[in-house]
Amino acid sequence: MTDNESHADAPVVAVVLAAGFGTRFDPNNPKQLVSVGGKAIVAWSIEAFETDPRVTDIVVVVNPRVRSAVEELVDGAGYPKVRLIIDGGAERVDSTMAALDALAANGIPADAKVLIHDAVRPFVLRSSIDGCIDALDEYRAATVAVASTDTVLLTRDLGDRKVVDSVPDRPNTFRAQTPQAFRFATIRDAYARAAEDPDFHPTDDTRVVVDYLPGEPVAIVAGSETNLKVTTLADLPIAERIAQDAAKARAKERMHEVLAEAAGRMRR
Ligand SMILES: Nc1ccn([C@@H]2O[C@H](COP(=O)(O)OP(=O)(O)OP(=O)(O)O)[C@@H](O)[C@H]2O)c(=O)n1
Ligand SMILES: C[C@](O)(CO)[C@H](O)COP(=O)(O)O
Repeated sequence: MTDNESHADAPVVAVVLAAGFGTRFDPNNPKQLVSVGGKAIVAWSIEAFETDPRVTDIVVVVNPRVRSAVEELVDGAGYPKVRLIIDGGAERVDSTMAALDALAANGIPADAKVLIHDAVRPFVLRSSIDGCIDALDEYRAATVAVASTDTVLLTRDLGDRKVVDSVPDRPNTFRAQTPQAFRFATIRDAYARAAEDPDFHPTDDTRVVVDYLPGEPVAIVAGSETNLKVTTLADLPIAERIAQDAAKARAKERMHEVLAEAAGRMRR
């Protein structure tokens, strides 16, 4: 079977990374547990995958500070797709590697579709998740991203100052979001090669593929400005507004459904 042929029965595994320490937020108040729109941020992210019928399994990566709260949340809400809650590591890449090791130990097939998501991006769109799943039928790597509306400057150090090194063409500049999605064998291979470089500290998973599997295309999947990463306290009111707008949109959708049902009954 070629890589481009769809592996129709390949599992679709979401890895929800919730093992961070929120040093830019409030180290004494783990942001993945903070409530927005009446629900813990990590719960929004787990539910985004739990409610997508195309996702088959979920692994949640935690740190000791949030483990019991996350376990309680998962047990209370009953997320049947959550198969494992595992400990992460010091850096985001360590948490990804811990998840990949756990998936390998549980016999995940090489062609499984693995979607790695920041737990602190609570409002990921279904279209972005499904866009990643679809992209992996044609590519072995894909990442959600949004086109930059600002000109992007790539810099270098000159003494104690940053100076502009290059200015990429605007149409080719995007801001990475998550999920970042990979066939399991691909991301596993990239991380195995990266592990040989102790000075490699990427801030996402896509860079591991770009740097260590050069020539492996990473497809861009449409993200959204509402796919906010809650990073600092200043992000909270924005997240709250997004949650409220989402609730209004759901209420409006439900009203239209009720009206359509009523109209259908009247026609009978
Ligand atoms: N060792 C880590 C670091 C980060 N993350 C997760 O990766 C996502 C993005 O990371 P970030 O927003 O940077 O979270 P923190 O690392 O907690 O924030 P900070 O860098 O301010 O400490 C978050 O869902 C976070 O929980 C993780 O699972 N393991
Ligand atoms: C993965 C990511 O969300 C893509 O923009 C980002 O790199 C995470 O960065 P963080 O410093 O771990 O929040």
